[in-house]
Amino acid sequence: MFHVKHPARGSMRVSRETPSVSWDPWEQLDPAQREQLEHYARLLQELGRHHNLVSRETLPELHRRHLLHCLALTWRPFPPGSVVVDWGTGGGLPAVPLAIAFPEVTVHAVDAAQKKVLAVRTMARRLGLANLQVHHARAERWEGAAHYSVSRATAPLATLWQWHRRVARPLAASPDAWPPGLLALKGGDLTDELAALERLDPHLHVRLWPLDRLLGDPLFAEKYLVHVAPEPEADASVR
Ligand SMILES: C[S@@+](CC[C@H](N)C(=O)[O-])C[C@H]1O[C@@H](n2cnc3c(N)ncnc32)[C@H](O)[C@@H]1O
Repeated sequence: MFHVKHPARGSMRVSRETPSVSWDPWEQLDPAQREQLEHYARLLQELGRHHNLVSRETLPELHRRHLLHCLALTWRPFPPGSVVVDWGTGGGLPAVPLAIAFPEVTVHAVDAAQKKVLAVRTMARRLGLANLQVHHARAERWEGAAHYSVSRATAPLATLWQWHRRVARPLAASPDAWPPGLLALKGGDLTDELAALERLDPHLHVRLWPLDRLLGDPLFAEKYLVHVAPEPEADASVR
């Protein structure tokens, strides 16, 4: 559970979005993209055994627990030509599914663990993903720039927001696309994480999509897709 504040001057706005119908992200992919994702799943099974890329218990349900979960980020498009950074990519999640779903977007996958970086580089090469770049770096020190940050199971929201705002670049995205900002896949009680985020920066708008509703799958109960961006007025004042 989490507390939802009402918009008020100086306080962070948190809104819960409830999709009226569930949606299957696989349906918007073309057959070549689906085959690339299947190929990625096979590579994760193969390399994951030696490099601990995802927990072993989840390997039998890889499509649902990992691919479907990460494909939730395709609920809205990332504009062609935009740049996305994935903090703590591990075995390439969500960087690889995003690079497959959006071939005209540049995706940077960042991780501090060299073994994982080498494995993701191998997978990117075997998948022919020219739009995916893999970096061995700590997020705090990565020397790059991006319009969007994404992350799953790496750090609390306030930490992710600090990483994001250090590298963030403005982008005029169309209304149907994700507004530039941070997109995180999160689970459980977010109250403390949201409070810490508000202490760090109160001029934010946080939107939460319950994933069990969005994806129509009870496996994702208490899991959320979280979008964090500056309030438009606050954003205008700093540019
Ligand atoms: C639990 S794994 C999650 C991996 C992947 N995002 C997923 O959902 O399967 C967390 C990953 O974050 C990386 N990590 C943690 N702190 C980091 C930091 N400060 N900079 C870069 N990578 C970090 C770890 O090396 C690890 O691979």
